[in-house]
Amino acid sequence: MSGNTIGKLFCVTSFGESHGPAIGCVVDGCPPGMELSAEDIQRDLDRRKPGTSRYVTQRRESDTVEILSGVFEGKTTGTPIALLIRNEDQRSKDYSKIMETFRPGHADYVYWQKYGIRDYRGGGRSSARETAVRVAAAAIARKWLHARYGVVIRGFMAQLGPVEIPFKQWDAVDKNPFFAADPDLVPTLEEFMDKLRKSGDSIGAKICVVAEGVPAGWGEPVYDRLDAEIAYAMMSINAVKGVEIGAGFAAVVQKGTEHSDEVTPEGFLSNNAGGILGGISSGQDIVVNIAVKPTSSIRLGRRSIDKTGEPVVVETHGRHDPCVGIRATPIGEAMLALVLMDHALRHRAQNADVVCATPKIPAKAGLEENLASGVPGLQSFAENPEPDEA
Ligand SMILES: C=C(O[C@@H]1CC(C(=O)O)=C[C@@H](OP(=O)(O)O)[C@H]1O)C(=O)O
Repeated sequence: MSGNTIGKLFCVTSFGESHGPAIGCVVDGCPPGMELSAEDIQRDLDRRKPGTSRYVTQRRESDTVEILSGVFEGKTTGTPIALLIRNEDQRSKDYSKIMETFRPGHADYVYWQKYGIRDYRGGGRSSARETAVRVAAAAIARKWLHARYGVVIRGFMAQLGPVEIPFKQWDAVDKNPFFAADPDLVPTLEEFMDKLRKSGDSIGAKICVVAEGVPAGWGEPVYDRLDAEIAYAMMSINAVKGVEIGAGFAAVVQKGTEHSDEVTPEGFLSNNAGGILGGISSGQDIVVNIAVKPTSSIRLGRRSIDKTGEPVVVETHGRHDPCVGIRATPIGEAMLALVLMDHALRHRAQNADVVCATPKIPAKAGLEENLASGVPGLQSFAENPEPDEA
C-alpha cells in the first residue's frame, strides 16, 4: 500500500491531482441496501467546495459528484462505490513560476526528494483539493452511521488565528463562511480576514469536531485504538499539525481528581476523556480538536532554493485560501465519520454477540453549556435521533 487508502473494513482509496482531469475515490465495504443518491453526497461537498466567499480560494469548482458504481436502483449493493469529481477550473499557468523552486512550508521539496518527479500544478497530489473526495466518501459513512446508530457528527471553527470562537449554537455554523458557532463574532472574523488578505499573509485555525450517539464499545485495545485512528485520520488532512482528544494538552496541568470523569447512574459528570477510554468509545460525545497551519502558498517573498540548490525568493501568486482552516470543518467531520464507520463495522464483525449485563451509562445533556463555558469536558447535548433500525 502506498498511503492512498484508509480503513480496514470500510476502505476508501483516493486518487487524482488538483490540475488533472478529475479526482475521486473508491469506497469499498459499505453494507448493502442503504439508499444512496448523488444528492446525499453533494450536500456535504457543497459545504467544502472552493469559491464560496471572499475569504477562501477563488477557484470555481462545482465539485459535482458522479456515482459510477456500487449503487443499483438507488441502493448500495455492497460492491465498491466509485465516486468521481471532475476538475473544472484549473489555471496551471499560475504555477509556472514554482516549477523550478520549492515553496517554503509546502510539500514541493519533499515530493521532489521522494519521487524525483513532481506535478507542480496546483500542488498536484499534495493539494488540499484532494480533501473533496474524503468529504464525498464520508457522506456515505455519515448516512449509514446515522441510519443505523443515530450518530450525528458536527464541527465548528473554534479559533481563527488569535481570535477564539467559543461555542454558542450549532444553528449558526452553516450560516457563515467560517463555520463559527457564534454569530456575534462573525464581523470580527471578517475584519480580521480582510486585513490579513490585504497584507498577503496567511493564518492558522483550530477546528472542533464532535460525534454524538456513538455507542460504548467501538475501538480496539492497543495499536488501533479509536483515538489513535482518529488522530491518524486527522493528521492525514493537509495542513493539520496537531490533534487533541477531549481535554488534550490541558490534561498536562490537571490533577486526577479533575481529569477522570466521574460516573453516576444518571451519566458521566464530565468528558475530559473526549468520549474514549482505553481506546474504546464510552458512549459519551467524541470530541476532537485539530490545529490547522497557515497556508504556505502566500504572495509575500520567502527564502528558499531552486532545484539546483541555489537561493531564491519565492512568491506564490494565483488563487489560494488565506486560511485553509476556514474550509477544514467539513473535512474534519469527514475524517471522524470515516474512522467511526470503519470501527462500527469492525466492532460488529468481532463483537456482535456480546451481551453485557451492566446498563449503558447514559450520555447526559450539556454539550452546549459545557462548550459555552469553555469547559473541555463535553457531554451529549441533544437527544440522539431515533435510528431507522435497531
Ligand atoms: C481547489 C481547491 O483548493 C486548492 C488547494 C490548493 C493547494 O495548494 O492545496 C491550491 C489552490 O489550487 P489552485 O491554485 O489550482 O486554485 C486551491 O484552490 C479545493 O479545495 O477544491
